[in-house]
Amino acid sequence: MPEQTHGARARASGRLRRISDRAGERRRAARQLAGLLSRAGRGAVASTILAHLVAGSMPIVFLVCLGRALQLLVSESGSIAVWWLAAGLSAFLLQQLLAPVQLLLSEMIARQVDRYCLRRFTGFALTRAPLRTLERPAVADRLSQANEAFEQMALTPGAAAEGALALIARYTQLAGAVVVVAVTAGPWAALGAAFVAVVTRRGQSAAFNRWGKHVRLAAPARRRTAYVRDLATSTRAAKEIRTLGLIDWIDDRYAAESRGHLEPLWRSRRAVYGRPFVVYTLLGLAGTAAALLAVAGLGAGGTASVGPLAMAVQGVVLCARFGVMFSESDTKMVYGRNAWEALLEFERVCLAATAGERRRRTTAENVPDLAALRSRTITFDGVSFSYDGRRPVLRDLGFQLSAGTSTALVGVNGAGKTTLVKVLTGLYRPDEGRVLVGGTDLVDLPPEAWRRQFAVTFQDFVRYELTIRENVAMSAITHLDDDAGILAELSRAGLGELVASSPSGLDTPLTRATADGRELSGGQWQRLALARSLFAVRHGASVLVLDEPTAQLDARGEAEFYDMFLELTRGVTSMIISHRFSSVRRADRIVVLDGGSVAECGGHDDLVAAGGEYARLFSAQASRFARAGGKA
Ligand SMILES: Nc1ncnc2c1ncn2[C@@H]1O[C@H](COP(=O)(O)OP(=O)(O)OP(=O)(O)O)[C@@H](O)[C@H]1O
Repeated sequence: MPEQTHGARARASGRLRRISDRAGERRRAARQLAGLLSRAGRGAVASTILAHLVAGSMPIVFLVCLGRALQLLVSESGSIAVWWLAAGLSAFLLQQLLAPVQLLLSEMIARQVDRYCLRRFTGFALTRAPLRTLERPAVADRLSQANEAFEQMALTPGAAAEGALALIARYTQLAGAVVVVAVTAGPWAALGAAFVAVVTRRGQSAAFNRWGKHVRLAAPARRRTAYVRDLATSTRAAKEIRTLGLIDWIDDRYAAESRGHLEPLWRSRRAVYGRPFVVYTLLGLAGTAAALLAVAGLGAGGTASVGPLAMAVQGVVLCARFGVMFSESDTKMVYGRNAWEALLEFERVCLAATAGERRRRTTAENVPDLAALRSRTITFDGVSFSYDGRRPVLRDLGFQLSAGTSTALVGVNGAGKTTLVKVLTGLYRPDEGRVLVGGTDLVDLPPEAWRRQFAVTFQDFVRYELTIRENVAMSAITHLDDDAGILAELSRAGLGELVASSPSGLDTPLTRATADGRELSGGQWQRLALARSLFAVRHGASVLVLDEPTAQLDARGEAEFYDMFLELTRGVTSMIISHRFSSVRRADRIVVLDGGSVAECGGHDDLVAAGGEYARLFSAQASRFARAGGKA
């Protein structure tokens, strides 16, 4: 017996906790929506509230006027009844006329709120979220979910905010209907009608809110499904998928991924909607029946005449119809808030990930003179780094990049060359050790200003579907109109003919998606990326980094590039990464990276004479080329 009492108490306290959690959740949602609405401007919000209030009252005015007209018709005052009818119809007309105004105002609210959210989102992703954080699966999910919302521009936080305001029209209508029932059929009937409306409405919206949470939790599975769908439908992978004979495999994979994503959702939908739907429908039916019976009782008792009775019945029906989904609010509020939550969660995870990092100590007064740093040596001082906190990619790395000299970085696949560049450019911070510029730790330099010192072409450079002009000048975007500079660097990179042969010259978009666009070959894209880096140097970058700059060039292109190497790197600190040993020999210094550490370092002749790893790899590659040349 005491055990049973204990069990009942535990169940009751569990239920209370759930109720209080839900109440807390509702308060949080209301605060969030109010916060979002504050971004839309007072004028816009006030006009929208007014429009919804008026639109929400019109069905009640219509109902009252019609009831009065009916009453007057029965009592044979036909001429006055016509005026009431006309007033009712005017209310109906006004409601219709207000609909586009409500839509327009709502759209304006959504646009203002979304503009704020989008700016906050992109601003955060671009400037506050370190690359390392962006690559974490948990962050990537939040990022993709927030991205998803802004991509469709449909169920965004802005839509949630305007959807919340649209509820005003519904609640105005409900309040009016309850008053009408109270006046015409008495307080008990009104109470019954209000009970029906509130209970069924709560049932609907609570179930839908819970459903929204399930949708949010399914984000990782949705991301995987979207990725496979993108592979199957975009032109990006079309070539490979067809040549690899992967059509059936991708098809099956997509089916499996979407099943894995949708089936749990379907199950949760049954759980979320099943029982509540039955319970609330029964409650609604019972309440409506009781209210209608009360009204019918008045009619039968002869205490009410036709007009008020008609109004009472319509009032009760209006209340009963409150238990449906509000298309103008519910979906927008639930999914739009999901997008807002994803954005907030994304910011939270990013901030948590960077919380422990050493903060830059620079203040407005002690910002170092970056122009002076151009002539300083860059030193890697015992730098270690790992992506996952377990497997080090760079280990106790120590070497120097002397100002104005060229350094070649060589090493086998996965030795850590690209990672080193990311650490050098400040995209990642070392776990241990320091990168010093002159005597200043990179951590103490303003990251944006430091990055502006760099002209980097990554191995996996991006092919921007923008104009030729933008593709080149984006490395020094304030010089977008420097046509002479763009043309000069295109020519140095071996693309002298490109502009003349393009339909809109420098303004030709590099995409097949537009009529005046054109596509480039792999080698031409690589030359374009090189031109971009050279343009940055032209406009002040002092460190040139080229990661496998000739990987996609033909033999002549590669030879031309290395003939130009000395000229390209003159006056700047440069670092070139390449697997082609014959080419890197022109660099002032060669650093051989092995397992994330410096294995050897020196000039080509010294390293060959030393007979170490470099000499072995160089002679292996040289003899292979010699054999190939002999055969030819
Ligand atoms: N973003 C990343 N997240 C996790 N691990 C990574 C990431 N990028 C690289 N790695 C890992 O770090 C190691 C070094 O990669 P890195 O790209 O620096 O090598 P690399 O010397 O440039 O190789 P390659 O010659 O093939 O370009 C590899 O084992 C790779 O798997």
